[in-house]
Amino acid sequence: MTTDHGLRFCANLGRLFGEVPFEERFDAAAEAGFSAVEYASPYGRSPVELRRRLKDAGLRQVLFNSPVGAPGTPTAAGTACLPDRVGEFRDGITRALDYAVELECPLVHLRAGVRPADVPRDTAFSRYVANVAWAGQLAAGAGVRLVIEAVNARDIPGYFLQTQEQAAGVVAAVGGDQVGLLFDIYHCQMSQGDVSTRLEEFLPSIAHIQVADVPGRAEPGSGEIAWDFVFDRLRALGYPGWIGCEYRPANATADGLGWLTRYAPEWNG
Ligand SMILES: O=C(O)C(=O)[C@H](O)CO
Ligand SMILES: [Mg+2]
Repeated sequence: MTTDHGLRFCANLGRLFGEVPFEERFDAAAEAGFSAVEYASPYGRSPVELRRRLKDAGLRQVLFNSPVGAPGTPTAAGTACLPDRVGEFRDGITRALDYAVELECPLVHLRAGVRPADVPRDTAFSRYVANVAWAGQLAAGAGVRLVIEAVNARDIPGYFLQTQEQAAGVVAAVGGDQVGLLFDIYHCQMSQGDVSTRLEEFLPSIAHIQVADVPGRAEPGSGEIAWDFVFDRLRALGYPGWIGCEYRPANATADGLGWLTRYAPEWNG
């Protein structure tokens, strides 16, 4: 969905439209007015099936994540910072890029992982940067851009990237433009605050944004963030990318979409 001011919102199908099974969320998103979607994991379904569902609903896919391990395991938040998991990391990126090409998805979120207590931060950092650089080269050959995301430590204790500065430092260390930032405003507010200053500072590297309010991670407008200010700032900065609606609806998803018309008046969904 595009507004007159150029802000584009996509539905996160892992978070929104949970009232219906995953397969039905494509149509639900399209009916609500979205033209694009993101979700964490495509891997449980064939790319052929997902491509068909996107096409039938008239949607495009703009983001998904690199593969992670099962919940509760050491790789549940990714493998990229883990020195003893390089083979698994590389297999995962290769698989992710195959899906991205099939789904014509421009962005893959490369998940960093949780640093084990017995791995020094410098060791994890070196491995992480080397892995991201390796993946970036492979992604370039596939015409895909990678993004990395800082996640707050209350939601995922020990997550390797916790601040926008750390993530931006990795983007700079890798160099080139094959790797960008996924700036999740919810995580930034949880960890650091000063959201609009950071959006402006890191704008040149930001390839994707996600939104949810704090606390509670529900609809924008349900918490403490001044969204009218933030969205106006993004318009003024000319942010050209997608904004992923990655929040937990407080009630029925469709009933809670009023924030879009409130903060993006041109919303016609
Ligand atoms: O937790 C988040 O904010 C994310 O975006 C993760 O990638 C989960 O999909
Ligand atoms: Mg996010």
